[in-house]
Amino acid sequence: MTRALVVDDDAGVRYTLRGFLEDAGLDVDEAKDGADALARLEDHALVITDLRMPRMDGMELLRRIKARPDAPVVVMITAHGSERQAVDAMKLGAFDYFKKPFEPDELLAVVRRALESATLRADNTRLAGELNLARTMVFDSAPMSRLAVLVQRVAPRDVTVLITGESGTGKERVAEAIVRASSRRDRPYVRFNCAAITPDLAEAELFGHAKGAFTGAHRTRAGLFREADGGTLLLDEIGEMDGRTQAKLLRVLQEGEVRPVGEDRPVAVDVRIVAATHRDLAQLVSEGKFREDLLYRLKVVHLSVPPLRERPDDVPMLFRHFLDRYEERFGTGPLRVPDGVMERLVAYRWPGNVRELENAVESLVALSSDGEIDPSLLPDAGAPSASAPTSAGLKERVEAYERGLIVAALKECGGNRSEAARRLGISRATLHEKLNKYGLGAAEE
Ligand SMILES: Nc1ncnc2c1ncn2[C@@H]1O[C@H](COP(=O)(O)OP(=O)(O)OP(=O)(O)O)[C@@H](O)[C@H]1O
Repeated sequence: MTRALVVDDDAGVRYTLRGFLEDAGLDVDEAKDGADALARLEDHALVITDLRMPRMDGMELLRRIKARPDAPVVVMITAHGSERQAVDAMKLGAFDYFKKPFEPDELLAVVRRALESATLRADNTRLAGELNLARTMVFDSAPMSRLAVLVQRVAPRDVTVLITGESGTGKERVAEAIVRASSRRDRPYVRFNCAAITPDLAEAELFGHAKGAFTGAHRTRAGLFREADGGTLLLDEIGEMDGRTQAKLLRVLQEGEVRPVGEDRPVAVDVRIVAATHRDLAQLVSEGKFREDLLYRLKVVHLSVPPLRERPDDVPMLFRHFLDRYEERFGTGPLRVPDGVMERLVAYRWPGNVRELENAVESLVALSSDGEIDPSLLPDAGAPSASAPTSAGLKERVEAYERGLIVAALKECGGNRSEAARRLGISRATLHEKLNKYGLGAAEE
């Protein structure tokens, strides 16, 4: 039921208003001044407040309410002669006002309009939430669309998810998209980076500890598992987790309970685990650094985020997304992007993935001049592809090598494709295909 809060120091006025509002189908609470109202304010959709009250008056109450992110609709009550103040209140964001003594019709008309506005606002908030989900992951490519479908499918099912991918590909974003599309979206979302602290501290941080359990444990700590109870825990860089913590984590996953350090009794928790890593966990298992049983528990569903070079179709959209963000942040206004820039960005191999693209856009905007970004500051599209990072897989490195040979052959032949194809021992059609594949299609004949 829609809740309203009536704020007036006069109990008689509160009584009368309550009657009207309850007849209109509202659930009504009362407060006797501004301070009392702030203390009682919960999920009320509507606040009706008097202007003059002891301790905190209606104007101050309005100011404080409007400073909240999910502020309810506020309607002011004015006494004869205080219309001026009522108008000031509307400038501060009050929805409307009505006069004392009440005209029942006027009062109900104002309340009805106020509630319509509150409902509209709630709808907008929900819509914004859905839009947010779409905005969590910006993408345009086929591989990311496939991944997004999997994210939508797995999110509402309460299973453990393992997200892998090179550094900077957006694994945390994927984790966030899962949380937002899950029924746990309004519950705690706790993130923990396993690489950030020492094994001993990690154990206490995750599972909690009793007071005096070890030197420095001055008070009992609940631990992140209990903080995330009912919600989701992201274990980032899980490949860096030490053996003892792995064993404890496995027990939580199997038994649904944590054993705080220095406490005998386990505590039941209801936490969905999402784990992320840029490491190859199977490889770590074979090196004896990661428990195989834990790996299988974690990867009930395995989502792999492709590196940006394997989804160049995402580059223009991500570029626009970051450009908007940094134009706004640096107050530059819309910047012109000179011809050829996008092609170079798409052709570049982005060894640091989306994070590198984001940083590149940030510096392009920060260093823009005359309303334009400076193409001489772009990352060099030619160089990195000739030597892919050594962390890249065999396929990428072979491709990088191939691309380098083609560029060199074309250069030696002065750009003559037939001659270059002959030297490389491939047909002209194959060369043409490869030029397109490596974004060299525009090279001169
Ligand atoms: N699809 C995307 N849409 C919008 N922003 C993205 C997207 N993917 C990544 N980003 C941004 O790129 C940066 C790196 O992403 P994120 O931290 O999720 O990567 P990661 O794979 O978790 O990296 P690491 O392994 O280094 O922790 C962040 O600033 C993130 O907001």
